[in-house]
Formats: sequence, structure tokens, C-alpha cells
Amino acid sequence: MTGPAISVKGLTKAFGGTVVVDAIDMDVPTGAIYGFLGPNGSGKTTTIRMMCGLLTPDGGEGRTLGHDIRTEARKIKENVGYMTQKFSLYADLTIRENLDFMARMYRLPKRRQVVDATLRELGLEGRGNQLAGTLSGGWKQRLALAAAMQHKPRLLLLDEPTAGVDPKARRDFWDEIRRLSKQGVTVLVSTHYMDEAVQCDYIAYIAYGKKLIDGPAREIPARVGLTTWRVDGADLIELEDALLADPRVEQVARFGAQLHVSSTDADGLDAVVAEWKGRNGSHHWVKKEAELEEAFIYLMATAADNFGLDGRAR
Ligand SMILES: Nc1ncnc2c1ncn2[C@@H]1O[C@H](COP(=O)(O)OP(=O)(O)OP(=O)(O)O)[C@@H](O)[C@H]1O
Repeated sequence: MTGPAISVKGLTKAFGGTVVVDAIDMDVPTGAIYGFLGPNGSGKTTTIRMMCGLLTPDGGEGRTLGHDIRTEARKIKENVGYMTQKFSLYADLTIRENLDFMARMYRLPKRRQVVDATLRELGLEGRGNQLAGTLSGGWKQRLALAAAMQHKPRLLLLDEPTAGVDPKARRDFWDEIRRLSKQGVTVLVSTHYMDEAVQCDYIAYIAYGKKLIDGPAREIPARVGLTTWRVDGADLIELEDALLADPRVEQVARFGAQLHVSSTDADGLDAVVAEWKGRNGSHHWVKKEAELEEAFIYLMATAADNFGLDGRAR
């Protein structure tokens, strides 16, 4: 297939009269790792469910892996791996039984061999008879990912796959995602984590059901339009408080022993820095390139949780 793995236009869905996904256009290039960002309740899950044919849109159209999302849902489901933030396997079944159940759902031939191979790849050969519910959070998600990949889908839809998983397990999970991506699998992943967003080739950001920004990850910082200064030196906590009290400063983020001070008002921020430089020699200020880290924090902070979708932050 040469076109995008997913291409949707005007995708719209309402629940009980409230529009929760509002005319979303999105193209996910084949082979990309595509990050889908947005506050809680902004419509990411609903969008993903429409893209894989699990939910019928009220408006709009689109194709996933070349199949129409309205009329060819079955073909999409057969070729897509879908994993949700909640552990979607059966806690009361063993690891092997869960993998076998998934293999059966996809009507895979030679199920025993497929399951054995999956256990081997996971390094869980000796633990097939352990109840899945007894695994750690990180291992549960790795098992769920392996189960979602047994039918060798070309597209993986991951809905906050590492929510609540510790950072080390999250890194391991992402090693696996990159490995799959190198093999040509397209990955659409929704996330709240910056360390995950920075690993994506493309980013789309939605709030209140509307797409606010999308494009190659390296272009996102410039599109957000933040100017950022890096500062280190003594008494960073006091400095942070003072900067946050200044209306010309929109964001102060701590990175180790430095603060990254940002604003969309470049002139205002430059003036703030000039004043600090003039009055206090103990801090070292350097203007820095806009990067995805600051843009991500800015985007995630500007819209609070979107549950209710009446436009008011809660
Ligand atoms: N089946 C449903 N019936 C009614 N309302 C729903 C349904 N599914 C989702 N919603 C509402 O639609 C809005 C968008 O929800 P959705 O789960 O798509 O957001 P999200 O961005 O994935 O959030 P999160 O990050 O918390 O998973 C929310 O206000 C949610 O309560």
C-alpha cells in the first residue's frame, strides 16, 4: 500500500447531543510513529475507535489501510492491532490461555506454534501457566502488546498503552514499539507522557474534540511559537516563583538544575530576561532553540481536562 495508513476527513461524533469529536482531519503516513496528544476527555479514544471501525462516525469519512471506515470495518479489524490503556486480557486466565484466546479470535492457523513463538519472544517460556493477573503492570502491557501483534497487523493503534506504568517499563515498551516500527508497522499512539511524545515522528494535538495542531514532530515547536530561555544558577526555586508571577512569562519548566522559561510573547520574554540580567549577576541565561519538550508542556497545560466538553476547563 502506498497511501497513508490512515486518512480521515471531517470525522465527527456526538454522544447525547454533545459533540466530542469535531470535524477531525488526520493523515497517518505508512511506517510512521504518530503521537496523538490531548488532555483527558478530549476525544482521542473516540477518534481511534472510529478509525478502526469499532464506532460509526456521525459525520465525515475515511480509510484505514485502504478500507472504508464505515463499510469495511471487518477488514480493518483483521489487519489492525488495537491495545487500550486498561489491561484488556483476562486476569483469571493464564498467560498462555490469553495468547491462545487472541490467536483463536483472529482464526490463526497453527495456534500452538504461534503462542509458543510469542512466549519465546517475550522471554516468558517458563511462565505460560502463570495467571496473567499476577504480572506487574509493565509486563501486563507487554503481554497485551504481544497478543495484539500475533496476527502480524500492519497497523498498531495504541490508546495510552503505558498509562500508570513505571518509567523503566515504559522505556522497555517503547523499545518494542521502535522495533516493530523498524519492521514496517505503522503506529498510532495516544499518550500523556512527554518522554513518549518526543519519540514520535508525527504529532497531532486535540482539545475539546478539535484538532489544534499536527505535523512532523520537528515542526511542532515552531508552530506552537514559543520562545525559550534556559537559566541556571543559585536559588532556582525563588527565581521560578518570581518568573511565574510575571505576566510576560507563560511557562517555567524545570529540567534538572535548569529552568526553561517560555512565552509566545518573544519581545516580552526577552525584556524579562534583560531585566534579570541587569539586576542579578548570579544567573546564567541562554536563549535556546524551541524543542518539543517545551511545546508539549505548553500544549498539555493550556487545556485542562476536557470532560464535559463545554469549553470550560475543570
Ligand atoms: N460511549 C460514550 N457515551 C457517552 N459519552 C462518551 C462515550 N465515550 C466517550 N464519551 C465522552 O466523550 C468525551 C471524549 O472521550 P474520549 O474517551 O474519547 O477522550 P480521551 O481523549 O480518549 O480521554 P482519556 O485521555 O481520558 O482517555 C468524554 O467527555 C467522554 O466522557
